[in-house]
Amino acid sequence: MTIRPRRSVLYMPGANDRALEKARTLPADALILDLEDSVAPEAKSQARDKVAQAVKSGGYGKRELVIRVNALDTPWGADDLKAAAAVGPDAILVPKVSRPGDIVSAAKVLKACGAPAHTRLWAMMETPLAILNARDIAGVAADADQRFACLVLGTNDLLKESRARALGNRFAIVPWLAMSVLAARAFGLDVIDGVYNDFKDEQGFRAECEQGRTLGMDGKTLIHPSQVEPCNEIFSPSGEEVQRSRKVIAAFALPEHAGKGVITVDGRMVERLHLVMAERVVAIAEAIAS
Ligand SMILES: CC(C)(COP(=O)(O)OP(=O)(O)OC[C@H]1O[C@@H](n2cnc3c(N)ncnc32)[C@H](O)[C@@H]1OP(=O)(O)O)[C@@H](O)C(=O)NCCC(=O)NCCSC(=O)C[C@H](O)C(=O)O
Ligand SMILES: [Mg+2]
Repeated sequence: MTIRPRRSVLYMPGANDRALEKARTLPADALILDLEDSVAPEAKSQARDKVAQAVKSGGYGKRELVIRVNALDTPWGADDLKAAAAVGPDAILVPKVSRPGDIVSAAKVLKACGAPAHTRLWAMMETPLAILNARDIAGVAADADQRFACLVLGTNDLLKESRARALGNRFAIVPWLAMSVLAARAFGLDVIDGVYNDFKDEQGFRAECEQGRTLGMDGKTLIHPSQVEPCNEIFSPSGEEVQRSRKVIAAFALPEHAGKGVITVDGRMVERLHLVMAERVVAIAEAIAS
């Protein structure tokens, strides 16, 4: 299985030419070209054209290109989805998903439009129903034409809808983040944390990245270029983790450990489940290095 690092996932307004251009040079793993909340209603159709043109022109290298469309029940959703399907980005991000049917419907439209198979679907988890239905939403992974790849937390909308307080430690929403991580893992999806709005506060941003990583997130969505490098650093396996993982892999490969379920490495118990974890750390580190 190919591992795709999704440490840093940078949003940019689809109507912003400068941002679409600058993103070609930024070290983000993925870019979300937004047609939804960062685009005013009167600029929607122009933004749709700009984003389609940007994807067609390319020049984004290995960065994963994602188009965030408007929801299918808005006046722009259907046209966005068709335009996105026609240019075949790496993924289409569906906002305000509340039920499994929202993803299944988007997958059906993509199939009907003849969208390329490499165009995956990502889902925004940003409504109370999305969190309550997290298991069932993630569970459509097997049905949605194998397109469904990733959950993305929309913490601004979650705060708005729930009326929870936006405290620095995200006390109120941590359980919803954790629910989303579990739902993603149960069905083999990736999961990306929400944005940190105060983009000039690097210390606060770093703390939130650490918190997301501790919760099991694969990466974080970002709003400003200055957030990319610290985010990449925090969501990459550290040199020490990689070294320890290589040791575990090497230890299990020794002839005297063949057929053993549990061994000792540097005085610690290590089981085969730790071997699987170590192999993933090394695979991620190698994917990042390449
Ligand atoms: C937040 C911003 C409006 C700030 O913009 P600005 O004041 O122009 O920033 P700077 O002057 O510091 O910009 C410096 C240079 O970087 C470029 N830039 C800025 N932002 C981006 C970006 N996101 N991608 C690419 N390039 C960017 C500027 O053009 C400057 O370039 P240069 O000319 O070379 O100096 C702005 O950062 C912004 O618009 N950010 C993205 C906002 C966005 O997309 N919001 C929607 C997604 S968030 C969301 O909806 C989450 C979710 O749904 C939820 O519910 O939580
Ligand atoms: Mg949102």
